[in-house]
Amino acid sequence: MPPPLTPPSEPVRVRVPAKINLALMVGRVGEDGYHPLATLFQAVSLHDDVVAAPAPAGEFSVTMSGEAEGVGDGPDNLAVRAARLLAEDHGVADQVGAALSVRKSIPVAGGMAGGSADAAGALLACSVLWDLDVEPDGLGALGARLGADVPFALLGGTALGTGRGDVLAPVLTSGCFHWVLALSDEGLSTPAVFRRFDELGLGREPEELDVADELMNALRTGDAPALARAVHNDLAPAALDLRPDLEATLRRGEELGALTGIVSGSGPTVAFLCVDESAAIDLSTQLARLPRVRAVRRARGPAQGARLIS
Ligand SMILES: C[C@](O)(CO)[C@H](O)COP(=O)(O)OP(=O)(O)OC[C@H]1O[C@@H](n2ccc(N)nc2=O)[C@H](O)[C@@H]1O
Ligand SMILES: Nc1ncnc2c1ncn2[C@@H]1O[C@H](COP(=O)(O)OP(=O)(O)OP(=O)(O)O)[C@@H](O)[C@H]1O
Repeated sequence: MPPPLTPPSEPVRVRVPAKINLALMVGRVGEDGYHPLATLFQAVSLHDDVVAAPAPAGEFSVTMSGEAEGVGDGPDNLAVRAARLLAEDHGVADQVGAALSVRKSIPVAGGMAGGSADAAGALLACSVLWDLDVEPDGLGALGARLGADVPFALLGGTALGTGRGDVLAPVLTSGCFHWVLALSDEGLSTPAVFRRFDELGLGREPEELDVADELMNALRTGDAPALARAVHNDLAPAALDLRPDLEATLRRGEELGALTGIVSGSGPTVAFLCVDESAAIDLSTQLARLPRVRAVRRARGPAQGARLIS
């Protein structure tokens, strides 16, 4: 029986980044329904904020605000599931509670790991609120049980992900990359994109699950044009098959001066890499006028992983 916890005091605030996959190499689906991956994640400066405030023991709730359309506030919400899982894993589910608030800027079902960000934020915020003793990789291991992208939302920066995308190794980068994100007027379901990927028969052999040296070198030297030549997303054909209109967004962004455009993860957000900040400002103004583009955001990468804010 763990000792009784000190009663929680002030709300704890955490900021968590969205991600882009600079490379996403996908194998054939396994018996567990997941696809083996090799991916290069980069966290970018588009964030959700998660606040955990004290609540009576056994009560776990969430209030959503910001760009949270379509996300429920019941027990299936990923932030609530994360808080409950953390409490159960530490054997304190009947001693602690949390009133969570999530302010969303990361698009819902946008391929930028928004739900995973909220789960990561809730794990970190509640671990501090409840003053838990957490092993160095304890939150990441718990997070992987909630979603393949959760460990990276905790780590941030730039990292190679293997396994389901949850086994991480940080990658050296220099400088800062300037991204313009075209947010879509409608989300895409991640499982649906993986299913279409299977139907198209696109899975790689295990030995082909590798990230190109050119990409690693471009990151190490901070060379945006070289990075633009090396980015790759195996899920793009499946996402474009489900959303053919994204092709026009990609083409137009490149015509308007982006170094390259990629579908972000499972889509439908399209991420454009620009040579510098001024090119990113120009592009973002022009892209806002495209059909089916709900909003345009500028972001820099790499950004920090989940962190406490005052
Ligand atoms: C597309 C990516 O964002 C790329 O980073 C991720 O692979 C998806 O990560 P995620 O949304 O956190 O994924 P999860 O919530 O764990 O899984 C959602 C669904 O995506 C599919 N999925 C996910 C990860 C993976 N390696 N193989 C899969 O096939 C499965 O159908 C799964 O049921
Ligand atoms: N706190 C949350 N924020 C966003 N979505 C949530 C949350 N909790 C549950 N969900 C559900 O999770 C699903 C996926 O949403 P999410 O925004 O994570 O997609 P995504 O960014 O495309 O995911 P990924 O990039 O990790 O594949 C949605 O159907 C959404 O309703």
